[in-house]
Amino acid sequence: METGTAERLAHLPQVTEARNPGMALDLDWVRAVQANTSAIERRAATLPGRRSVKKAYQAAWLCRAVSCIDLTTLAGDDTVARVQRLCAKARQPVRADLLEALGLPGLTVGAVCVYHDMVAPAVAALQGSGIPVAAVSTGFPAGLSPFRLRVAEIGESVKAGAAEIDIVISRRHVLSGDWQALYDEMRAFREACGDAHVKAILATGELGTLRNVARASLVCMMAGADFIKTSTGKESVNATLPVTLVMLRAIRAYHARSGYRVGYKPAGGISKAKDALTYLALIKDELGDRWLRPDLFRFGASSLLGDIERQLEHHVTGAYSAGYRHALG
Ligand SMILES: O=C[C@H](O)COP(=O)(O)O
Repeated sequence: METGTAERLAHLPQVTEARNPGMALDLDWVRAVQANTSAIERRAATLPGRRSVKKAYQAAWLCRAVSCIDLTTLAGDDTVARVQRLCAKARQPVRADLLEALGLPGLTVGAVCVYHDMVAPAVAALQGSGIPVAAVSTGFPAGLSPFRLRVAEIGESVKAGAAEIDIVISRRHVLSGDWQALYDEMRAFREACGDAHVKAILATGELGTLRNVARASLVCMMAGADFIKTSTGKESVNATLPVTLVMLRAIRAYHARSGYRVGYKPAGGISKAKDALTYLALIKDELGDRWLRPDLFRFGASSLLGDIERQLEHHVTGAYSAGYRHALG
């Protein structure tokens, strides 16, 4: 991976990508899409070992990962107090002394991601921080409530202050190859979002094939998705490297055709700092540096930050390993 320092990270230009306006549904393009599953799986299997981040730069890359986290709580027992604690963590994701040592006192996560009822408390708790609130919507996670209610839910969350809306698509449209229905649904969700950014959750673990993942990715981008996201975190299979390869290549193809950069959000089951670095290396390989910023890349994760913080402590102070040795006597 290219060299990077905490200082360079601190001075990244604030670039905001133009919203994706979408395009007419191009059915010929969708039908022509292929995915060579065994080649993709072979390539994905080599990724964790193939690319490594030099030790000297790991802290900087871990900080970059922090800046791209959608810090998430999506539990039935979420409370205002829990969301307030999460927002405090979003404002200061890593211990102050570590951030000082890293030269990144202002580092925050990319966004906080919650259910609709927790949008208003999250917006209040993040006031003045510049951290957006993302709401999962449209009958998350299954997306099987009446269509008009799914559209209305988006409007409610935008009204409550959500700047980003994570919608779930109807998996049945993909499984039955009804690309027009998927396109129309995504268009309606996009409209309902108004100025809010829209992330399309494909629930890739329920789409059957990598070819379906590629085709659903394209259709959602044609219908105006600003981000495509792998999973709700509630499917039995969530973000994986093969699915990531397929979605990144769809993003690249869409950019080549339309000139618009669509963001990528792997979500569900990403909890290790090492895995976060593998994802960043893959994004860099497939899409380039421009996609390694929070306006085009997010991790949807509830527990990744804890592991990154532990690794940063280890990198910066060595206290983690010293403490570990002490504990062993
Ligand atoms: O969108 C985010 C996911 O629901 C988070 O999944 P996780 O709890 O496995 O990190």
